Amino acid sequence: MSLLVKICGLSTRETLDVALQAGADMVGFVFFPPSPRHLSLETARELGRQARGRATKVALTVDADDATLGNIVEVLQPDILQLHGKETVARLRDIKRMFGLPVMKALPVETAADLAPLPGYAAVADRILFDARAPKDATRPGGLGAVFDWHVLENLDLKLPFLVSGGLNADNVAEAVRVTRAGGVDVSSGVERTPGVKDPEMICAFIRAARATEELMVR
Ligand SMILES: O=C(O)c1ccccc1NCC(=O)[C@H](O)[C@H](O)COP(=O)(O)O
Repeated sequence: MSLLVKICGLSTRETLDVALQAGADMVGFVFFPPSPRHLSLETARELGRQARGRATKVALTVDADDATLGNIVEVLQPDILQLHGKETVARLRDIKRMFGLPVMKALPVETAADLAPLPGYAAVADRILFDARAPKDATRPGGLGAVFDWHVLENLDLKLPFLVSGGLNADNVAEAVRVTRAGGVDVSSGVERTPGVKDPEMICAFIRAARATEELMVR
């Protein structure tokens, strides 16, 4: 079975090209000003054109308003919207209706109790992304290189496709897939030299390691 591999927080033509050439299925673009990976609309337009038809373009936002989402959709022309804030189920429904795009809801996970909102989101979202819950004083809700206890997802019975993220890297991605049986993986910090600076070698190593897990995924 094939595993969806998402490289998130791409911000230069060069590293986007490396991710595309190495076979990333999804490429993520961050629109959140406090993030070191935040993209201007101008850069988003350029990278959006570069990725078009080569991978699924993911626009990541955090509690963005309609106007902000509209601008992002116009310039990037994403294939899917990743909602990484405290968006409610009703807000997801509105966004889907307004933009006619699928949505991937990020759910912060620390303990099994964090899965309580899952049925509500699963009824509306097209995909779920399980990410490590950020500490209260964090400046952003994701992209922190923090791992959560994957065993929380061990017995999950979710009909919707889901990805796992949070502190993944080339060395631990196989174990994350083995434990969670996720259909996809998402990485940002684990393929960076410093926050926001992607490393071509690390991107290739991550995608290779993720692909090597595919034979583990016999369901
Ligand atoms: O990457 C960011 O800077 C970011 C900012 C605000 C919200 C979410 C953000 N990233 C979310 C992602 O999709 C990351 O890939 C995911 O959190 C995993 O990140 P990492 O632990 O750094 O691999």
